[in-house]
Amino acid sequence: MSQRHDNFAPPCPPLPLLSGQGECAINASSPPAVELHGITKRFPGVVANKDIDITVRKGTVHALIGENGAGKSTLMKILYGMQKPDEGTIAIDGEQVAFSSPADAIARGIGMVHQHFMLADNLTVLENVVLGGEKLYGIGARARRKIMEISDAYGLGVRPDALVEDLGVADRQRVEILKVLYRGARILILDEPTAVLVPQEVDALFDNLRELKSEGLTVIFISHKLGEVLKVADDITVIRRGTTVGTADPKTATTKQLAELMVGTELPSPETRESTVTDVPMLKVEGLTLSEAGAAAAAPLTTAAPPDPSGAVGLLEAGTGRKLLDDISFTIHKGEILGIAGVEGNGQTELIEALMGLSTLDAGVITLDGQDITKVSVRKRREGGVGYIPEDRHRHGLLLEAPLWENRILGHVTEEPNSKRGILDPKAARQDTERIVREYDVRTPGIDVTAASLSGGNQQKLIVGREMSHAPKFLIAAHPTRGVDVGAQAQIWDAIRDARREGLAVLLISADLDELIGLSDTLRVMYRGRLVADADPATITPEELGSAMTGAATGHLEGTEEQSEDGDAR
Ligand SMILES: Nc1ncnc2c1ncn2[C@@H]1O[C@H](COP(=O)(O)OP(=O)(O)OP(=O)(O)O)[C@@H](O)[C@H]1O
Repeated sequence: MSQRHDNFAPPCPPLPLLSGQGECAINASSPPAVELHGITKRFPGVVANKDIDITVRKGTVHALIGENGAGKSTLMKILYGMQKPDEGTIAIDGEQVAFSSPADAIARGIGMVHQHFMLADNLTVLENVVLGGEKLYGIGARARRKIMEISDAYGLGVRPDALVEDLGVADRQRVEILKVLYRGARILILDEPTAVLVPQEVDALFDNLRELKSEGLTVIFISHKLGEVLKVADDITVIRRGTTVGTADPKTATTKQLAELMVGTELPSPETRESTVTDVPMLKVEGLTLSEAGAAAAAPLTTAAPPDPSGAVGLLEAGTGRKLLDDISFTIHKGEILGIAGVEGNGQTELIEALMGLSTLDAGVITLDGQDITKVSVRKRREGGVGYIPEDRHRHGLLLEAPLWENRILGHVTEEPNSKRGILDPKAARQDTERIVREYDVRTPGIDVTAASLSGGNQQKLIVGREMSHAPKFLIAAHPTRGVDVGAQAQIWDAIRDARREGLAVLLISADLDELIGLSDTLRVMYRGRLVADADPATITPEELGSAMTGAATGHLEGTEEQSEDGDAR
């Protein structure tokens, strides 16, 4: 610990602080909440952060943007004590600090909400919030009171006795925020907080963030969604190739300018102006029905394990549980993208697992290119032309501790170029991994590093490259551009559109409604395991689709988006 600034104002006390007044009120002479100076962090073969300087004003929302692999997460991990910088200093409220662990950072009022929520499903909100924070006995009334105080102060609307498994994504996120506030955080780091939210939920989150800053708290958030950044941020820092390239004023900047600053390219659009839909069915799904018991048979996709061929589990217990998929039917033709809109947790995961052959259906038939594949194993489905970009890349898309070239063959071991006449050909697989790295601009020092050492967006690019390399007939694309920067987004959209032109049929699931509306030829809304509504992507707006996703509308949705004279939606 070293010197304080002369004009140092004491940091705000830990919660409860309900008034927002008194000694912690913000004034112009307050030292910055965070000052990062000359931060450098090296990994083998990579300089993740290079002499980074950032000043975060107290009581503001500060956005951190930059291309995939630019160094944003590394920098935040350093601020949160998860990683040590090789060089540079950190000052919190004007006081220099050195963190050896997140516990040190938490003690200094820093909290982090990770992209993957870390809540225990089978516990209540109260239990989750205090878990790890204090001993579990004798805390009931006091903890409940404190949770309510925090929830009310920031408009979080959290109920302490709710079971986490009953909560939707947006509520879980609010619990995560409350959890860090409960531990006394005055500086919150949010890693891509809007990636999983629908537009209405994003607006509610932004209201929460405004509430936090009006109470003098500081928020730093990482995002790839430039429109949202402009909406909520007071300051924007752009990082490129490990170093700060500038700051932008959200009052005057445009998304186009931000994109150019970040990756040096224009903002891409998911919209397609041409239709390639044919009348040849590629995937036909009729009456898919799945109870909880059948879903329990699901195994991780990376193991490529087939479900119990007897189907005994599903048959014996069919009908005893809640229906996770309820009479789902649709057809996707060659050259068509069918988009499924839905708040996470409404059956999308189960639908994907059913299509991949991981669950034991109660009823239903799946036909791929004229062949009944309902009882066919995962491996045979993959060999038969099913490509898969999973929703959770860590659980289903990658072996994190394995090198990139081994991840390239994952799920495609028996296919060319990975194998020749049934025998693995590591040389060819390695060469092809090099090609994917080049073509999809996967930023890595080589193909022998582990998948875990890639940044999130670069992991995604590797998966997309792998799946597209096998020229699938039918592609399940779950959040294909989640966590990737605007440059990579354009590349992934192009790859999908090009393949569609060649006849690829795609099932697209995405929380990014612009992507969903822009790419899809046909749109359906999934709610509580059923397909409840359909919409025309040419006329529906993200807001209309978002409200249909909450169960507010069924049947055919009449969109209000105006059509231009040539028939394109504006
Ligand atoms: N533990 C690690 N070991 C080796 N290299 C790493 C490690 N963590 C990060 N890197 C490398 O450091 C660089 C910066 O990664 P970082 O995750 O900070 O990027 P990012 O800006 O958060 O990217 P994204 O938007 O894709 O999440 C990347 O080249 C990444 O491969």
